[in-house]
Parts: sequence; C-alpha cells; structure tokens
Amino acid sequence: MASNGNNHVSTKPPPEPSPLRKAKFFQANMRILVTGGAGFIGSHLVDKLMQNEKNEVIVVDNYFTGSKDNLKQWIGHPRFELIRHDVTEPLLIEVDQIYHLACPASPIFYKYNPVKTIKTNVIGTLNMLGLAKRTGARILLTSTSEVYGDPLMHPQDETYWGNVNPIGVRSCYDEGKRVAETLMFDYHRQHGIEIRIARIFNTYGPRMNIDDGRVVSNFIAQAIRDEALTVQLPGTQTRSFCYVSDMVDGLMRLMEGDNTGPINIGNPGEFTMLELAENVKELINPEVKIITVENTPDDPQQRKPDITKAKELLGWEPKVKLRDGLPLMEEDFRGRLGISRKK
Ligand SMILES: NC(=O)c1ccc[n+]([C@@H]2O[C@H](COP(=O)([O-])OP(=O)(O)OC[C@H]3O[C@@H](n4cnc5c(N)ncnc54)[C@H](O)[C@@H]3O)[C@@H](O)[C@H]2O)c1
Ligand SMILES: O=c1ccn([C@@H]2O[C@H](COP(=O)(O)OP(=O)(O)O[C@H]3OC[C@@H](O)[C@H](O)[C@H]3O)[C@@H](O)[C@H]2O)c(=O)[nH]1
Repeated sequence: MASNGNNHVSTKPPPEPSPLRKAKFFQANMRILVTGGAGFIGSHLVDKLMQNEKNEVIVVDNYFTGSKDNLKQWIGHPRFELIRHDVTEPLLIEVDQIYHLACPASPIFYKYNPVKTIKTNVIGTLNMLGLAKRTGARILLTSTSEVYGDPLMHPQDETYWGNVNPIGVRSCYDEGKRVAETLMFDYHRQHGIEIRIARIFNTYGPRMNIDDGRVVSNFIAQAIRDEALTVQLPGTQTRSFCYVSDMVDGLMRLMEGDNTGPINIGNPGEFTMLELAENVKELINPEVKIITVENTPDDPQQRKPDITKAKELLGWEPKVKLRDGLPLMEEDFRGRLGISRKK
C-alpha cells in the first residue's frame, strides 16, 4: 500500500480499470496522459517517457503558455497523440497513468487571468481525478513550493503547513494548488484512487519561454540581449533552482514508486537573487549591468527544500549544479534568439 509517512492513507483498493482501456491502438504496455505536456517541464517529461518503447503518450494542452514547437519531434509518431484541450472541460479517454501538469506556472501568467488559474487548479484537477476514477489510472499532481507561502520554517519540509495569504494576488495559484492537493487526498481516501503529489521547487532549463517572466529565463535573456539584469527588491530573497532533467527524473521515480507524497522535489542549493544575477553575469555576459527594480506583492522571502524524504523514499537527489545548468540554458536561448556569443 502507498504511504506518505502519516495517517492520511486510504485502505481502499483502487477502482477496476474500464474494459475499454484494453482497446489500445498500439501494442504498448502503458498509456500515459501528460496534461500541460506542451509546456516547459511537460515537454521534457514527454521526451523521457517516449524513450521507452512500451509507452504510448497522450498530451492535452490548451497552449496558453505551452507550444507545439516543444513537441515537434513527436508529432506524427505512432506512439504519440497531441490533443488541443482545456482541462477545465471533461476529458473522456482511456489511460493507465496521468501526469497532471496543466497550469500556468510563471507568476506573470498565473496572475494574468486569476479566475482561470483557480478554475484550472480546481475544476481541472477534479476532471483529471474523475478520469483517474473511471479508468483506474494512477495520477500525479505537480504541486508547488508555493503551498508553503512566505515560509516561517526554513528549509521547508513536507510537514510544514505553510504561511499563505488567502486573498492576495498569488492566491489563485498557491491556494489553487493547495485545494488541488486536498482533492487528490479526498479522492484517494473516498475512492481509493492511486495518487502521487510532487511539490516542485523552482525549475529551469532549455525550452522555458523566452518571455516567461521567471527569474532565470529573464536574467539569461537579458544577459544575451545586453540588457540590464532586473533584480527585484530587496534582492536578498532566496530561491533554490533545479535543472529540468533532475526534475523529470524525480517526477518519474515518484510516479513509479509506492509513496503518495507530498514529496518535495527541488535542488537544495540556495541563492539570493543578487547572487543569481552575479552568476549569470559572470558566466554569460561580464559586461552586463545589474539593476534593482520594484518587486510584486507577497513575494516569498526565502525558499529551500528539505529533500530528506525524496532521498529516502525515491532514492533521488539532483545532479546538475546551477553553474553547470545555466550554460546549457544559455545555448538553447542563444539558438532561439539568434544571438551568438561575442568572440
Ligand atoms: N517550473 C517551475 O519552477 C514549477 C515550480 C512548481 C510547480 N510547477 C508546476 O509544474 C507544472 C508545469 O510547469 P511549467 O514550468 O512547465 O509551466 P508551463 O507554463 O511551461 O507549462 C504549463 C502547461 O500547461 C498548459 N495549460 C495551462 N492551463 C491549461 C488548461 N486549463 N488546460 C490545458 N492546458 C493548460 C500550458 O499551455 C502549458 O503548456 C505546473 O503545474 C506548475 O504549477 C512548476
Ligand atoms: O526579473 C526578475 C524576475 C523575478 N525576480 C525575483 O526572483 C524570485 C523568483 O521569482 P520567479 O518569478 O522566478 O518565481 P517564484 O519563485 O516567485 O515562483 C516560482 O516558484 C514556484 C512555482 O510554483 C512557480 O511556478 C514559479 O513561478 C522572486 O523573488 C522575484 O522577485 C527578479 O529578481 N527579477
């Protein structure tokens, strides 16, 4: 039976899969749905899942922040399907596993239409849990370090209940993800659904939107374009940055393992935003200026995962250090921006 290290675990068996599930269009052992699979983390996850010839992968995405470009190597592949679909609408397909990622992740995009962000987190997660219930599929939710809010505990472990503003401009996302976690556990306890919850900490890497608005993509694009790096005040706030290949490895181990989570997946290396800017400057463009600009409300002042649980239960820890990951992302950004390194 799955465990999460506390008492919130169901003893009910998961529902029987629908007989339709056996009607596969390809002789694959596992049909896997990735919601939000056209996005940054989702498309890297799809690449990894497609490497296994026993997997069929179905992506659903509404392309709000994702792009078909991220999946272009798979379009037309017999084990791959791409469906334009919004998870706030019901989805009737037959699957064995669901990686539920669909949700804008950058604060700029999740604040753009906050009501839609809540709908995506609440109705979207309800729909995917309904699909899991009908098909007997195991479902993994990509929750977030933002469930800890502006944390009073440092580093954050999974027992911490968080310090979240329920009526602030970030609430559509952080409270939305908290409700999504609640729904996952209620479906687990009430219906025996096999659930997995990952609490993801800031992740970066190739394929992030150039105008995504998150700090690593902003600084790298600014450094390449010879624009000043915009450190939001006070600049001493911290984050922990995980390279995307490590993240995908952690998510797959969680899905395949026996633990419901929630489990933190992130890199415990902690940097202030000024330190991040200095690293980007040194590695990518030593001439670039660093300036400070106004911040946005409710910005968490510190964030660092305690990954003891991931190490013990998943045998997982990140391998790529920030100073090794940044140049890999630079190469991808230079290619897309068409700006090569000065000699
Ligand atoms: N990248 C991070 O640092 C980070 C940190 C914590 C949690 N997460 C979570 O991981 C997941 C993926 O994040 P990402 O960084 O790849 O972001 P992303 O914005 O690149 O990807 C999200 C994808 O979801 C799609 N989407 C959004 N709303 C949808 C809807 N209603 N219906 C269908 N598709 C929809 C978008 O078009 C996009 O392709 C998100 O759930 C996010 O909350 C990411
Ligand atoms: O140009 C910038 C952008 C951002 N920042 C700062 O960088 C820090 C990180 O901001 P980001 O926008 O990258 O992301 P956040 O850490 O606030 O949220 C992130 O982490 C948790 C995930 O769930 C979210 O999906 C993700 O956006 C903040 O303190 C912000 O003020 C800058 O200093 N300059």
